Amino acid sequence: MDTETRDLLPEGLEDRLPQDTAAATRITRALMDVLDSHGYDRVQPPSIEFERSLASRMAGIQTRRMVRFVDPASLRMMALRSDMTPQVGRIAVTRMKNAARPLRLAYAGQVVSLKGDGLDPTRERLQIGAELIGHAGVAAAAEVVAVAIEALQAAGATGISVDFTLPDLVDALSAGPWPLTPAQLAAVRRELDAKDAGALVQAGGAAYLPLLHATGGFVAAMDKLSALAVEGVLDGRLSALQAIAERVQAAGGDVRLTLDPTERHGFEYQSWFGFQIFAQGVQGAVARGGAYAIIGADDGAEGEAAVGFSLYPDPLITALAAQEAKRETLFLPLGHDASAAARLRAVGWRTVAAISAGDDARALGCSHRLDGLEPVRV
Ligand SMILES: N[C@@H](Cc1c[nH]c[nH+]1)C(=O)O
Repeated sequence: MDTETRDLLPEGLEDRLPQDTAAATRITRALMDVLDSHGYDRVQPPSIEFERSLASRMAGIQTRRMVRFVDPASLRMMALRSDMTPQVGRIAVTRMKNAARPLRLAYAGQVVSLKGDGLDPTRERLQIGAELIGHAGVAAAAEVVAVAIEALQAAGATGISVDFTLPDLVDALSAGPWPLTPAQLAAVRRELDAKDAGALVQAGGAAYLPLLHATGGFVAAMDKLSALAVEGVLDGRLSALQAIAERVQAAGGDVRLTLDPTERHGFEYQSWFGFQIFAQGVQGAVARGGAYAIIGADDGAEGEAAVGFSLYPDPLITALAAQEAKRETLFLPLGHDASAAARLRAVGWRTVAAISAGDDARALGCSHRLDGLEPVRV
């Protein structure tokens, strides 16, 4: 192997060096502490599973972007997890199927995909999330949005905005009040994604045009959608959304709310309700979540209702790493008093012990040196 490939990481994969790792550790802890404080119990599924169990837990999951390979032991197809929500869903409806509902579970781990997303080449990301299983109504949805915001704020995110969406709205409208043929439905979805009004009308989706214009600030977008007065499918979703927004705002925190009713990118399995969270100075969404159903053992069943969110803190970590406070570290010269050092560690000092006479406290990043029994600044 030549050195060039030996020292190279594949595209979209990165090492985290000490400064960023310190920020990642602090942010992970801050996020997990908030989830724990709201009663979400952490679980740790494995990073690899049978492809089938990752792909068939919720309707709409695509395996295209998963890293897959044949398991030499079972000769079955395995995949690296690209999302932990289906794993938590599996735990909820199998080993924890008799646990009381609502069941609140949290998780943190790396997720991997074969390809980056659009222009973003990243193939491995930290995912931290919470799932509330057994309910997917207004109260449950409002809780998860509020917990996600609180967690991000505790980790140091500012200027938070929440963008609501209705992932299955177009499907529901086309199956009811605004009928479309299957071919038209595909075209209408595509043009709504592209936000192309002309092509939308040409595709037979003129009725859907107002949805394109009802995006932006929450209040104004809601007014435009309410004016369409589509009983049932739309009005039901709008009143639920209104109630969620009120509860999220009552939960406090200075957040901006927006609405993009047809946004579907990244929402593979979410149903009537979805949201993304953005933070100031951080590119792309830092969180995504929504309502979904977990397909259990009894085939043909509706599935168990759930709602949750996943945070993708990597860009937040990068943004905050630069401000990570430098830690005080105590240099222990050769021949230092080991019990004095142990006592200082016990009261919170971090120490770096000299290995040879040439070790330089300052070059090794130490703020203090042990002088006799006392730390002194270097
Ligand atoms: N796991 C989903 C978000 C989600 C969690 N729960 C429900 N939705 C994602 O990463 O896109």
